Amino acid sequence: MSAVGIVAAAGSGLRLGADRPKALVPLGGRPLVAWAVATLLDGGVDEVVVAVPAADRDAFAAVLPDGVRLVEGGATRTASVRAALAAVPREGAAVLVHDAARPLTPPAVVARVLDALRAGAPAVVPVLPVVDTTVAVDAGGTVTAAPDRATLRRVQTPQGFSRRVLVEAYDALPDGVELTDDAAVVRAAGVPVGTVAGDERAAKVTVAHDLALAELQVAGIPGPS
Ligand SMILES: Nc1ccn([C@@H]2O[C@H](COP(=O)(O)OP(=O)(O)OP(=O)(O)O)[C@@H](O)[C@H]2O)c(=O)n1
Ligand SMILES: C[C@](O)(CO)[C@H](O)COP(=O)(O)O
Repeated sequence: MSAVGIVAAAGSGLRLGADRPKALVPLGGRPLVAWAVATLLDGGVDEVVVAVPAADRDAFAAVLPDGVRLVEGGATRTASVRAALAAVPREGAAVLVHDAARPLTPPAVVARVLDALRAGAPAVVPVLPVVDTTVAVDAGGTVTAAPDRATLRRVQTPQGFSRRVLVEAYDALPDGVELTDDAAVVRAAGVPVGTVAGDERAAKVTVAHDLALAELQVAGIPGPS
């Protein structure tokens, strides 16, 4: 089964607060986006499309391997993935959508997602258990519910889909509706989403502390797995 990877890399990284778009911030001397692309290719994806900020296209091209396709991202993650999906070749049977912000995702996670798609799943996401007691709160911060954490999972990327399923789900999503991940887009279209094991090393770099932890991981101090 041929597979195309999409990397959402068009965010600005406000919460990280770096001097450049987050995907271009170096980790172990290599920009986050380059780690994310390499993980997809190492895990078995055939080609990659990256959504980048329009103003920084040249800077992204300079740090990515030849053959990686760049498209102009949008104002939100949903818009960026939508733009990249339009550039995915029709021959691709599967599409894996990944975040540049998850640079140290082991290729084995990519392989698990691909295996599930090959086994016939229309949509699959890597997940981790929730280890803290987790609550819902109202607007004032008062706890309103404490869902059974055994039923909860933390969702990572790359998220894998049959290309047709993902294209049809994005086509059905009204413009202006923003969802936090691609599994939510296909669920909105009524598609069941399966899960495979994620990995703590696939943590999202959101704030400076996350980048410091990722640097430790690269330096060889094992992350929690
Ligand atoms: N308009 C956007 C916004 C986000 N992303 C991508 O979606 C992934 C997850 O987003 P997040 O980590 O929240 O990144 P930012 O939106 O850049 O961060 P912030 O909210 O702190 O600005 C990132 O790889 C980011 O580049 C994107 O492609 N296009
Ligand atoms: C897609 C994602 O990484 C799944 O956990 C996450 O939802 C993206 O985070 P964001 O902060 O909502 O962009």
